[in-house]
Amino acid sequence: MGALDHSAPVVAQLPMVALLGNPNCGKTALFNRLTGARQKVANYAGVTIERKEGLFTSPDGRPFRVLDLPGAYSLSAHTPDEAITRDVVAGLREGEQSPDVVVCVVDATNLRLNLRLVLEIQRLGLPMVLALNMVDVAKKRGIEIDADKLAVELGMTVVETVAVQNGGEKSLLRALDAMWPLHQVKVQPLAAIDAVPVEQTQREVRRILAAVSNDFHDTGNLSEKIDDVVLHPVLGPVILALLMFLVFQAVFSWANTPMDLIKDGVGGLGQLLATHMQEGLLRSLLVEGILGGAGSVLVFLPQILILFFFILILEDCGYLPRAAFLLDRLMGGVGLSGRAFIPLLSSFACAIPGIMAARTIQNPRDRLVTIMIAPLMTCSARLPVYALIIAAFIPEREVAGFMSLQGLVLFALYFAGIASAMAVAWVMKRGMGSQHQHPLMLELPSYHWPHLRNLGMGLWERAKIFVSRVGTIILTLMILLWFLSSFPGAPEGATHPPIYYSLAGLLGRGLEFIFAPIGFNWQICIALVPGLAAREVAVGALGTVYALSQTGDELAQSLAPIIAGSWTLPTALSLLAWYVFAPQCMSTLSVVKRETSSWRYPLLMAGYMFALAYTASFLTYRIALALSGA
Ligand SMILES: Nc1nc2c(ncn2[C@@H]2O[C@H](COP(=O)(O)OP(=O)(O)OP(=O)(O)O)[C@@H](O)[C@H]2O)c(=O)[nH]1
Ligand SMILES: [Mg+2]
Repeated sequence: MGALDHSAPVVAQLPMVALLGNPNCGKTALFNRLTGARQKVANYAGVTIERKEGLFTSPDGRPFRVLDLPGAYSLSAHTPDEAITRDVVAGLREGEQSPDVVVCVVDATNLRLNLRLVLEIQRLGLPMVLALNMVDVAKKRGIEIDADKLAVELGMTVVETVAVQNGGEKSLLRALDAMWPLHQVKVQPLAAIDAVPVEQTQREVRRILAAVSNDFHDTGNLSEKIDDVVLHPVLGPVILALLMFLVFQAVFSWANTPMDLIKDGVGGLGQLLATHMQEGLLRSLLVEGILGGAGSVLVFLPQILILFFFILILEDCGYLPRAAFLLDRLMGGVGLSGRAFIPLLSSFACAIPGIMAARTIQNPRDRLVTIMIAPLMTCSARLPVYALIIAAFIPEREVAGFMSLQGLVLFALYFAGIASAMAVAWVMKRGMGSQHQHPLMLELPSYHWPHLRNLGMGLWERAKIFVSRVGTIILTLMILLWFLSSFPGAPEGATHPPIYYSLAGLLGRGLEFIFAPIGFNWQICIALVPGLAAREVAVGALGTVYALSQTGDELAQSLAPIIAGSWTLPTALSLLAWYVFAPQCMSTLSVVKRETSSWRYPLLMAGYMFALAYTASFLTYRIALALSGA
């Protein structure tokens, strides 16, 4: 699906189909199937948190607009993402009418839970189709639903769909065509729906269920058997810890070969340019600025993909909500709800989707605290910084015969982020005054094998995001930095490399006053500045700065050995500690501003994270210095 031009009058005229249903029933999978889009699909509730629009054409050649919406349990919204769904169907959004057709998607394995919303939506009076989704799973489990009877009971078309199978959407497309021409309808106000008592709806649900489905007993359910082990009070946390540990080990031990390949490629290209080009500014821009800068970030692609390989599998198979359950107690201890788990986990990719996912949290204070600590989770932009410093300073040694020391250090850094997030949450909750805890109400989806297509698509998306960041923002900053680092040139009789006298050098030396107490030299200070825009730029910036700092004719070699030769261990550790907190990320701060509609919280966030980063680096540096006897 290409980008939609919403202003195009032709598109705005098309009939609008809205996909509605409980969380995790397969709306987005169906949306992707209809439109060819690649919205995120995963096996837990609350994946979609925004309204997404696409286009498709029915078999009769009728073009439609289609909306994917956040899942909702009911139209009386409890969370900000449910409110989006309610407002869209009720036509309460500015400049938008109710959809022309509602496709109510239900999980056929969980009709009991899903029917309530169907009945609620039906009262709105909009033209409606019921998509009985996941019938493949239902059949396997011996659940029989009489679709024809259900259609009679509800008075609407009922079709069976399998959103994850090629062609699994055909029946729905035919049903949409059959609805044309649409009758004019009058949409009922939400108040009319809220007026119906819940008990009445529940009675209705029970009656319909009894009429249309077999009274199946789902004994020996495999998911439950797995949960006996995975949610076991002792085994559960052990399995979770082992899983996390395995991930970080793999990030280092699997990545070597592909990283070397990229490194060799970039290095070879630099060599080629260096031998075939005249010495001069252009060569310096290409070799030191672009290859030394952007190239040194690109090298981390394999590690990022390995990390996401695991995250995507865990997301798709249904393990994540279990982890939320296991950690609920722990998170409750610091005043967070288990609901915060998934937003926080998303923050390991990037704090921005994490902060947006906090919309699924009902309690405003819980939501705020979750937003405030999300950037303490180690986002993937920090991975290159960590990996670079670890590769340079931590020896490639085995611990206890099977663990790599480098992986262990990486694990410790991630852990430090989590631990400090918990500490900050505790302090913030204290500051807001104590309040009672809400029990965690999370649906545990059935386990299923990860779909290879989802996995491939997810990795592809990740690779695209990373490479396009390298090609756009990182490259631009690198070129800018190269200019600032190359002009003005060195004066007569200079004793330092030219960069020392450049604008960037001046800036770095100015900042050194602030950062010298925590062990940062002027080169690191320069790198911190473009790191404000994107954290991984710090790595590229170090690449450029050190390439330009090389005296003589040495070509930009691998960054790790250069920094290993020019920093002390306390400096390296201090920089690692800095990046556990790394207050600088403009895009995160602007999303916090948007999600909280106030400047107060982004400012507070920047302030507290800077203070933490400085303190942590100071302590790390001083202690490391004392221990190394300097
Ligand atoms: N076997 C099977 N799996 C399905 C089907 N439809 C969806 N899934 C899986 O069910 C899970 C949830 O799918 P999503 O499309 O993310 O569900 P959603 O309704 O958009 O969920 P939210 O955005 O959280 O409201 C994913 O793991 C899908 O791969 C289906 O028809 N059959
Ligand atoms: Mg979705």
